[in-house]
Amino acid sequence: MNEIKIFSPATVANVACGFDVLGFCIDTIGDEMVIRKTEEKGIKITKIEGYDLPFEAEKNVAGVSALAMYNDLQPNCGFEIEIYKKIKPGSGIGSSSASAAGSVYGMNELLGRPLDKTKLTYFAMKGEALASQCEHADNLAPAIFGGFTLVKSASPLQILELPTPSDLFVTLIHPQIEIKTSESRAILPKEIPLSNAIAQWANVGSLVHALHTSDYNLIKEALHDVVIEPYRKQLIPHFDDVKNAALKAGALGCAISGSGPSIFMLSKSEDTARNVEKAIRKIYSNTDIVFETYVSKINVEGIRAL
Ligand SMILES: Nc1ncnc2c1ncn2[C@@H]1O[C@H](COP(=O)(O)OP(=O)(O)O)[C@@H](O)[C@H]1O
Ligand SMILES: N[C@@H](CCOP(=O)(O)O)C(=O)O
Repeated sequence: MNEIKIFSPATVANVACGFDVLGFCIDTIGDEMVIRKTEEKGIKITKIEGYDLPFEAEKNVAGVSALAMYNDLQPNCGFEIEIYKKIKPGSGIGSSSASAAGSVYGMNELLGRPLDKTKLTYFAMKGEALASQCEHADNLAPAIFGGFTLVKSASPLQILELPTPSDLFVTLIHPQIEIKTSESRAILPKEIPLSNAIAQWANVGSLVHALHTSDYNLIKEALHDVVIEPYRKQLIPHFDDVKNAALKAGALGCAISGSGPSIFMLSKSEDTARNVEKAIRKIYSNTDIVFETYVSKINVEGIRAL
């Protein structure tokens, strides 16, 4: 095989309480990429459609992760990368992560899968670091493994795959403003009160347990973020109104997706997720903010060949 076309999905990082460790994979939104073997050695980005992003491999997250893997494996060929970008950069649904993960996934397939998913995540983190100034894997792990994941440790990298309760659906609203992950990390406090830390790690543990036991009531109780949300929500117009409307319409929980501006809600059943979508659309419809909404099941497969 000399060429592969892939779907590289959007992802929701943090999942309310799990800053930098929890994430899940979305089914209906994602980039497409084509990765091709070439006789000429090296990594080249030959096409980018959808958004204006750098073609130089060293300045594009897809190129940086590809180069990290390429320099390590030193294969007897080169690679061309085409990016058909559907996820707006700075959206909070893992735009940079989809590109960083997609290039290494495609190269690995073309080389006969020499690397496991954890090693792919490791190389993808080198690309993600270009966008966020930090090697976090909470978008990359769900993109590569699918479903819900927990980054137990970033160094050495250790990823835990968590179960996905079958009735869980996500609703997303994406106000079309750009929030750079690097900037929304810069506003966070360096220290947090012990009482907040206790509440947050109780919620992370509870959420993990709830996913294992398909306990939707416990999912609802655990989907709270007392550490990050108070700072970041100020960057997102009408965040509190959206959250109140979503909870009133039956969502189990509602929080900032990744570093924002997207906001996600989890619901038990697709019907509830669609009712939630209707309710939150009303909030932004009364403003001049351009926005998109999505309803999706959780993507348990992750990146896939098309
Ligand atoms: N292939 C790429 N896809 C998306 N963003 C990229 C890519 N290459 C470089 N970037 C840069 O990464 C930044 C977006 O990343 P980030 O702020 O993490 O957004 P997101 O939250 O959507 O992942 C932008 O500055 C963008 O120019
Ligand atoms: N844990 C990171 C996740 C950033 O996700 P993104 O989708 O906004 O890139 C953070 O919250 O900073």
